[in-house]
Amino acid sequence: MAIGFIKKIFSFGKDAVEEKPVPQQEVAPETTDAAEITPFVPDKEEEGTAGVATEPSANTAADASVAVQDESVPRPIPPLVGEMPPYATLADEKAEAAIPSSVPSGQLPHEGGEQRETEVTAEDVRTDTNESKAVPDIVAIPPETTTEDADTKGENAEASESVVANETVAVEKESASALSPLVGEIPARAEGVGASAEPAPNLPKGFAASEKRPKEEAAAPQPKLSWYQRLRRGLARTSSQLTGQIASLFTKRKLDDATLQDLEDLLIQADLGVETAMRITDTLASERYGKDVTGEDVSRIMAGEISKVLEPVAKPLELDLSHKPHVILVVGVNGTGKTTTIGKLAAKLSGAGLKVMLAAGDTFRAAAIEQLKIWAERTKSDIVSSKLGADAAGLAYEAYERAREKKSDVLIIDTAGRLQNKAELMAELEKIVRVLGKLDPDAPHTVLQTLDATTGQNALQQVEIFRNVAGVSGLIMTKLDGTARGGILVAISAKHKLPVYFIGVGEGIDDLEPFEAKDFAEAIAGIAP
Ligand SMILES: Nc1nc2c(ncn2[C@@H]2O[C@H](COP(=O)(O)OP(=O)(O)OP(=O)(O)O)[C@@H](O)[C@H]2O)c(=O)[nH]1
Repeated sequence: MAIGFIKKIFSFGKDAVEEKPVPQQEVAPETTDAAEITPFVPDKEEEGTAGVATEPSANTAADASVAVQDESVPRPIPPLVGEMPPYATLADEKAEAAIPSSVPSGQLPHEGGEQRETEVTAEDVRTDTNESKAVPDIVAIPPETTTEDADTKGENAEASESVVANETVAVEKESASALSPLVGEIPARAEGVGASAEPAPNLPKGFAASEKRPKEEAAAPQPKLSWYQRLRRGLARTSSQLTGQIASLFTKRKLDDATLQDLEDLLIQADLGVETAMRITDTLASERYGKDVTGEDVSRIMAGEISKVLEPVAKPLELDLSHKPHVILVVGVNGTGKTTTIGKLAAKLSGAGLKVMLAAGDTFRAAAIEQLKIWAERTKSDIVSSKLGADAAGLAYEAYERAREKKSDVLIIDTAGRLQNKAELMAELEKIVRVLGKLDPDAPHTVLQTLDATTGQNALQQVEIFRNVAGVSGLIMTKLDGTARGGILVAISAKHKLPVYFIGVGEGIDDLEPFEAKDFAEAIAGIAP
């Protein structure tokens, strides 16, 4: 099933996939002085690891502590990526799964009374939920909260970590039940913790179970939108602005030269580009000149013409897995969504069973390195990172070597954001590409440029320059949600004709989907599904 899924989102390389001989390293670039590899460590909880920080020092991958991926053991294939919940939910589920099914109520900190050494449990810190279950005589709360949980819990992080550091806690039944202040209403456990479906416990004399068990309310899940629905919602601003203007243009008017000119102007203002605007007006004129025209007529023709422009560029991202690793370099202007997109891609690949390594090549920003480490943790990917300010080309080189040693399927290299007109920074990007080519003349095998849809026309120039400097081979457009400028993707496709692999319509882990020309064209044109 996993292979079928991968084939759906990625095309596995060219027809004849040959193992290329790896050229000997001729010139080693300046290496980063402290590159470190952080392998994904499965089942960390079982090993008693207290968090993400499996950060072996700058050892080589040959180091036993680093070589955590036993090649002889096939990686488990997780569920289909398309069904993955947003990462916040993933983390929540993990945290919940780590909570033993019978946690004593104990005395909560806000309940008043004397503070006891063992009172604050992970459950207390996270959910502040009172428990009303029958309390076993002695309950051990293993320190299973990880720092990943802490990371995703924001402000609760410190408190959670302090719980992790605690010794196993024992709570005596008498103290716990005697201190419980619950009167009248016995709340069910939070959904997902596992006890809400259980019958009400036998309550001591003087207590009554409330009829108002909030289970139903908590259990009512938000309906999950399909990708198509999310695409439409994301492009709603682009399409409603465009179709609204078109509808008012064609109210009770026959199609003449003046309306055609107005329509052309309107389409150009909507960032679709002159070429596509003219294609649309030409087709409309040939069909309806001198006749009544409705907004629906224009939308239908617009969707058809946009589709024709986009179809040739809507291509899957080809991975040649014979490379081991297939190297993907991700480039783009600051804040266009490189790191986030890398996380989303890693989730898809790793979710489909591929072994992924990330390289934190944005050595300018400490936050970018940390951000990528979090994504690596969430997506069960290995990561190679270095000190702030380290040479990015050196890091890329080293990451490539590590990925080879570890037999990673895919290496995704993040880079610092840079404006296309900063010559010095663009030269650094050129150097990264050159250095990777020393290990394999074909590397990087894919150069992905992320484009922020909200930047409009400037994206055209960004592609032009990054393409010349870094050899961009394909695009991902991000932030199509909430912008009225989604039309720019059409202009870019018409001009540059570069493959568009995916589009991003949100910050969540599953807000990235393969680019489908017809769906996109219809969503922009406001055609009802
Ligand atoms: N709404 C929305 N936000 C996105 C999308 N993709 C990324 N973002 C957000 O855009 C912001 C910048 O994303 P990053 O991934 O840090 O961008 P970057 O290109 O790595 O940034 P630099 O390292 O500064 O160059 C973050 O807040 C992301 O959550 C998207 O598809 N939709």
